[in-house]
Amino acid sequence: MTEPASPYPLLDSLSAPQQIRHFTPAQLEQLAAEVRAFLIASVSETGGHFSSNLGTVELTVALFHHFDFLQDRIVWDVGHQAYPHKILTGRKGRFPTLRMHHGLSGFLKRDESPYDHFGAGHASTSISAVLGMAKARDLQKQDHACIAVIGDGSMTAGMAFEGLNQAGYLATKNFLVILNDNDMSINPNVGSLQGYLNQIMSGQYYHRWRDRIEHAIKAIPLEGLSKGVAKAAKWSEESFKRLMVPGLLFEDLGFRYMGPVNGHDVNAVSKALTEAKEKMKDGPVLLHVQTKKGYGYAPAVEDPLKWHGVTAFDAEAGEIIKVVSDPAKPAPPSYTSIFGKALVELAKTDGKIVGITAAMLDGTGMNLFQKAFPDRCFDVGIAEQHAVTFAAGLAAQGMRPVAAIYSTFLQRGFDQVAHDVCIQDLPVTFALDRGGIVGADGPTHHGLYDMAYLRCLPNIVLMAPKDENELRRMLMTALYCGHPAALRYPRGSGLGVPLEEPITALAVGKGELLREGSDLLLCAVGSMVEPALRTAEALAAEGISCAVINARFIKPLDADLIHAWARPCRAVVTLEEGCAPGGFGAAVAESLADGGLARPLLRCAVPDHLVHHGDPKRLLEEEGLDPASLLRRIREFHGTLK
Ligand SMILES: Cc1ncc(C[n+]2csc(CCOP(=O)(O)OP(=O)(O)O)c2C)c(N)n1
Ligand SMILES: CC(=O)[C@@H](O)[C@H](O)COP(=O)(O)O
Ligand SMILES: [Mg+2]
Repeated sequence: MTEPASPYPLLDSLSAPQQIRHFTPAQLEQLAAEVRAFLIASVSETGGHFSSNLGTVELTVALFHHFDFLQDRIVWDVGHQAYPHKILTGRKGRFPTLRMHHGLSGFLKRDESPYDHFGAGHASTSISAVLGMAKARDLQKQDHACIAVIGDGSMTAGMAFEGLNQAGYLATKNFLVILNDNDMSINPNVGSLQGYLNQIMSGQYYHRWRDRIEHAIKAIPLEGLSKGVAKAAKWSEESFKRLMVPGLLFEDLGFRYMGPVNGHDVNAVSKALTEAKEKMKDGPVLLHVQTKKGYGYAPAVEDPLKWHGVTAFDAEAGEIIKVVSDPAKPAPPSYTSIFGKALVELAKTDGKIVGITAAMLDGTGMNLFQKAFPDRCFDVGIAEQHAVTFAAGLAAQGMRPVAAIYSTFLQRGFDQVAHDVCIQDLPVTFALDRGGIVGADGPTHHGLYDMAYLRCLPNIVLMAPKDENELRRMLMTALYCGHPAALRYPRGSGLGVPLEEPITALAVGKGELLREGSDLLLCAVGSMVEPALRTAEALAAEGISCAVINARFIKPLDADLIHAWARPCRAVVTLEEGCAPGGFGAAVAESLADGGLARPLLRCAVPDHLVHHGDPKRLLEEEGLDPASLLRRIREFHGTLK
């Protein structure tokens, strides 16, 4: 029997991306078509980031036609649009393992390929990183190209402008920033920069004339003219630029602006890159490429938000496959939606509540608040630092701001939380979604550090709910405690507990005793409370008596309750889905030590190492935090007690 012909003959024939450098225009088009077809087929099996990758196919092929990325350097911002880069750099065969345990990462990683020059996952770092590489190159007397590819959403962050600011000032040569403008972030992109970029797009008529007219003005001989006339000629050149030249913002920052170019015409992009390579000899260039999120797959073009990140889907029907573990038992609602609905409920009777998101409207559930209270909801773009200080300003004037930010992304706003919110004791509520292990996105996205990096700050009230009801109560507690407050909760479904009405606040700093016991004190927080209870039940059957405390507050810690139950017990076990260094267990250890209560202590937490990507259940097992491992570890710990 003969093998069926591969749908990707040209792609399959590539043994090294350097071959693309010799491709004809027709071959570049064919390669792009094959990469796109492979992407659709492959991601439909595994899930992953999708619509952004469909948008970068032609750009990637054109880049590999012009550059050798074993020499030249490229940094893809975030990395969620770099699947074509991975496909062309020898990793096509590993795509069936995309984002799976021990499989291919969904982002770029320095240890995954020599073509991945810089890892990411968080947005807006590419320009700074590649500028660092360019300066290292210059100092080492090398001459390769350094390129950042950054989306319009990621370009809204302060950090991107910090990079542009320095690159332009240094007049860095052989340095290219490609602005991949698809008029979308995950949700529609927001802000006046987007308006500016759209204006450039709509002014394309002038671009064709730009070079010709500019040359004509420059050709006016200034020598021999009187000072006044020379000044007027120079002024007319500047005025012309202001009137006619697109991208002046970037030109004023010291870049040569080029574009916009149709990012789905591979040969148009290739032509633009040929020109850019010339211009880069004189200084930094910004190439504005216009793309469409989801290009080449109609359902994704129609709804790029839905198709930004997907689970497996039926490629022909254009339908995302719903994973139902037990059809008789629908999954409980997500913590995200519980948060979004509770916020709407509370805001109905309190006009001071305002919502803030940093480009994660749907991801944080803030879309529900936006729908209910459009005037009181602010999407600030990918600008976590600004989001925090903006919230501080609102709080300083008597509003009750709720900044809903993924735990991992608040890392970027740490100084703002400390300097603007906590030191001034301003009542800002931080709703930290994705606290704990998130799964497929991996180390850049796990929300493991929040308890450690927040509990050291003055004035903050820091909480983690054991279930949906507690999340609602903690939100109310945060809103009315009069201090900075944060609640962190996990990605995915809650436990399915019935919701109590009305929502009531908790007593600040008071934990909850869930079970009495005399051998071990299990002191748990957040998602680990339920497994702690289950473990205690299992150990009781083995004759080991465990008290169980739901700490509720990481800060202020309920030292009275913890000490009261640690005293009669022989040892203490802490349980948290967060990093061990500086985390909840560390807080309990400090408190016991400060209270002169020396007890053997087992901290069940994520040790001081990276947690990779994959199925969250498997990752929890690897960290010894799944119910079976907890039972084994705590039983063994008990066995070591004299
Ligand atoms: C600091 C940070 N905040 C938020 C995110 C979540 N996020 C990932 S991709 C993305 C949208 C980026 O938009 P853009 O750069 O235009 O790329 P596109 O998705 O349009 O391809 C966002 C908000 C992130 N990765 N990092
Ligand atoms: C690349 C990025 O940062 C986001 O797209 C992220 O992957 C979304 O994560 P959730 O799926 O948890 O919303
Ligand atoms: Mg975009």
